[in-house]
Amino acid sequence: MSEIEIRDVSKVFETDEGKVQALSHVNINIEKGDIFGIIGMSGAGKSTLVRCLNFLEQPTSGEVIVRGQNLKDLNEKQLRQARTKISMIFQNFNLLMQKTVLDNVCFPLKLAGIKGEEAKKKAREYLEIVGLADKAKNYPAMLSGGQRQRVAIARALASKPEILLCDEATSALDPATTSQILALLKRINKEMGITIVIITHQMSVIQDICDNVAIMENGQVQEIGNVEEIFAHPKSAVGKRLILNVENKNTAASIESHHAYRIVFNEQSAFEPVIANMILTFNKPVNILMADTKNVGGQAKGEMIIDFGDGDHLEQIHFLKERGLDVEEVE
Ligand SMILES: Nc1ncnc2c1ncn2[C@@H]1O[C@H](COP(=O)(O)OP(=O)(O)OP(=O)(O)O)[C@@H](O)[C@H]1O
Repeated sequence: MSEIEIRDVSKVFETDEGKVQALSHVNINIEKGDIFGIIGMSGAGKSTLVRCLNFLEQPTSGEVIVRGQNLKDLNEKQLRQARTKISMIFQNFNLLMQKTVLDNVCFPLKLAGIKGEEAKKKAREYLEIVGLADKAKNYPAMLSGGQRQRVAIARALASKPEILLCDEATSALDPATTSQILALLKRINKEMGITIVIITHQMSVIQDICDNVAIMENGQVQEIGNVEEIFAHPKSAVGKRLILNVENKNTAASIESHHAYRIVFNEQSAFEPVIANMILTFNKPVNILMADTKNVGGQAKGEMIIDFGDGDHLEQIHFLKERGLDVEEVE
C-alpha cells in the first residue's frame, strides 16, 4: 500500500469566464518514507494538486487515498483527524507575526490539547531539532527568511505528521539558505521517517533531495519516475526543458542552431579524457556549448552539451555510449 495514492484525479474550477481544467486524470503513487517532487511551470496545477492531497480542495473526479483512507469516504470529523497527520509549509511561511517563535510552535500543540509548560517544553524540543532553540523568545519579524522557514518546519513537526507537504517552501530563499532548508528536510525524512512531498518550479530542488518526481504541465503528469533516471533521460518535452534549463542566452541560441547532444556522466573528472580520446580517435573536433556539474540525489553528475558539427557523427555517439555516458540529442 502506498502512503498516498492519487487515482485519476481531475479538478475543474467554474469561473465567470468559464471552466478551468486545473487537473486532468492525474495518477501518482507516493511510497512511505519517500521524498517526492512535483514540478512544473506556473499554472501547471501543482498547488491545486497539493490542496487535493488533504482535501482542502475536493477533486471533481477521482480518488485520493492517504495511508489507506479514501478521503472522500470520510466525514468532517474524520477528515480533520486525517489532516492532523499531514503538515504543510509554504513559500511565505504563514507564521503568526504577533506571537513569539515559541508560541508559534506551541500553537498546534495547544490545539491537540497539550497545556502550558508541557506544550512549551515540547515546542523547545522542536526548535532544537531545527537549530533555533536560542530564538524562542523572538518575534518572526526579527528572523531571516531561512529562520522563519525553520520555525514553520518546527511548527509543522509539532503536529507529529506522517506526511509533510512543502509548497514552494524554498522559492523565497537564496541558494545557500535553500540548501540548508533542503538539508534539514532530508534529515527530518531520514530520522523521523516522514514522507515529504515537495512542490516546486526549480529543478535544482528536485535534483538535490527528491527520490522520485512527477513533471506536470497543463494539469497533466507528463513524466514520472526516479529522479536520477529522468535527469539522464528526460522523455517529455517539458522534462527536457526543465532539466536543460540553459540560463545563458548565447548557449541556448547555439543549441538551437546546431546539432547539439547532451551528455551525462557520473563524475565530471572523467569527462575530459573521454571527450579528448574521442577527438583523437576520430580526428574530428567538437564544440563544447556548455559544461556543468550538478548534485543529483547526493551524487555529482557531469553534464555537457556538445555540437559535433556537420556530417555523420553516429560513430562518435557510439564511442561515448560504449564508455558508459548517457547521450541524448537536444531537440
Ligand atoms: N480557485 C481557483 N479558481 C479558478 N481557477 C483556479 C483556481 N485555482 C487555480 N486555478 C487555475 O488552475 C490552473 C492551475 O493552477 P495552480 O495554482 O494549481 O498551478 P501551479 O502549478 O501551482 O502554479 P503556480 O506555480 O503559479 O502557483 C491555473 O490555470 C489557475 O489559474
